[in-house]
Amino acid sequence: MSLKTKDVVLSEDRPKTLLLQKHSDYLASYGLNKNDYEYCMTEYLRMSGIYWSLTAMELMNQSSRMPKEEIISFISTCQDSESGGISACNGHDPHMLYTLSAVQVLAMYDRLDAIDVEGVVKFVSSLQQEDGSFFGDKWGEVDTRFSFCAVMCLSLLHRLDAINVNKTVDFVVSCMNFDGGFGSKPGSESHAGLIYCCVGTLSICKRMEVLKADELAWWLCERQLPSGGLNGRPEKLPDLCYSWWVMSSLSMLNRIHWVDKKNLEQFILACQDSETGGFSDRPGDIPDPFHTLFGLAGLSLLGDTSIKRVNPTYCMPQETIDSGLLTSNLFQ
Ligand SMILES: CN(C(=O)[C@H](Cc1cnc[nH]1)NC(=O)OCc1ccccc1)[C@@H](Cc1ccccc1)C(=O)N[C@@H](Cc1c[nH]c2ccccc12)C(=O)NO
Ligand SMILES: [Zn+2]
Repeated sequence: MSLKTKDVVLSEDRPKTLLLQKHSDYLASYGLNKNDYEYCMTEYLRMSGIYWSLTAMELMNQSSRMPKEEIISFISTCQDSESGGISACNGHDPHMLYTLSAVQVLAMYDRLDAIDVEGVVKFVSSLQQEDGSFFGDKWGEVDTRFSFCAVMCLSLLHRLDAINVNKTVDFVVSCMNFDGGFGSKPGSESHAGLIYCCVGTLSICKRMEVLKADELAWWLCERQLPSGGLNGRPEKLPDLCYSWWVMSSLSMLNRIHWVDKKNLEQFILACQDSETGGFSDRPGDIPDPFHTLFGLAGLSLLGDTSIKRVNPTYCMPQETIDSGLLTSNLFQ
């Protein structure tokens, strides 16, 4: 039994205010040097990297600094004409994760015309299995992350009719644990990131009633440590991105007030890099676009009005979701 809770200590000279201009500059210059080591090593998730940077810039109302036309043409070159799926980068296999990131980016730009939408619908629905689960790609890995990719992607395209929603929900329910949480497959241990995916899937499928809401919300708010930060599982160190996975889940459960907001805000602000801009996973570490998005999105959920409102389910600007719904109503 661990008597000493693993946690971080926030130093007195930590950043205590939101350095918006610095984060905008950090993301605007990220990836300009195509030979940068980190940039090359993250080619395998390039499409997600574009989603993280654009969404963060949108939340700061700075997306005009992103190379819009370059991004849109990059995405159209990543769609596989045969399967309809979209890959992380040219030459890589199409995959659910990057098909979702691409659809999220094009939805924010209102440029879904840049891809073959029917092809995407065909790719996503072709990956659903008899038990309602989804493969990530043709190699057959099952994970509740891919269920979330499928329903979020099809929901943004107003095409949830293309899959068996009831069986999708049945598989997610089969992954529910005694603590009310979820893992990647039936029997896998509860993990905050997968809980976000499963609660998000149930939210989009309008089946939140299947959740053990109080047990789950209790497990989620138990993630908060004395430093104010949140971890992803018991006994783990706090990590900025878990602020998002835990808080977005609590927000969907209408129990966001169960965490200590002041303390959490302190932790998030402490994860900023006051020299380079950007947010890192913990105070003092190297920032990256992934943690920068989830730091800003977390502050938005906590009510920081200097950041645009974020939708807790889609992790996209609320205004994008509202305009998408308007479009769907127009055509129904
Ligand atoms: C593949 N990823 C991860 O495994 C990160 C790694 C990490 C970051 N900090 C601690 N570990 N972990 C992570 O995303 O865990 C949360 C999680 C896990 C499973 C499902 C959803 C969320 C990260 C990338 C990464 C790798 C290495 C270091 C930093 C970021 C990642 O891509 N996460 C995904 C998680 C995710 C968000 N929305 C989703 C929708 C469907 C499926 C997955 C996601 C993402 O943000 N996609 O846009
Ligand atoms: Zn993290």
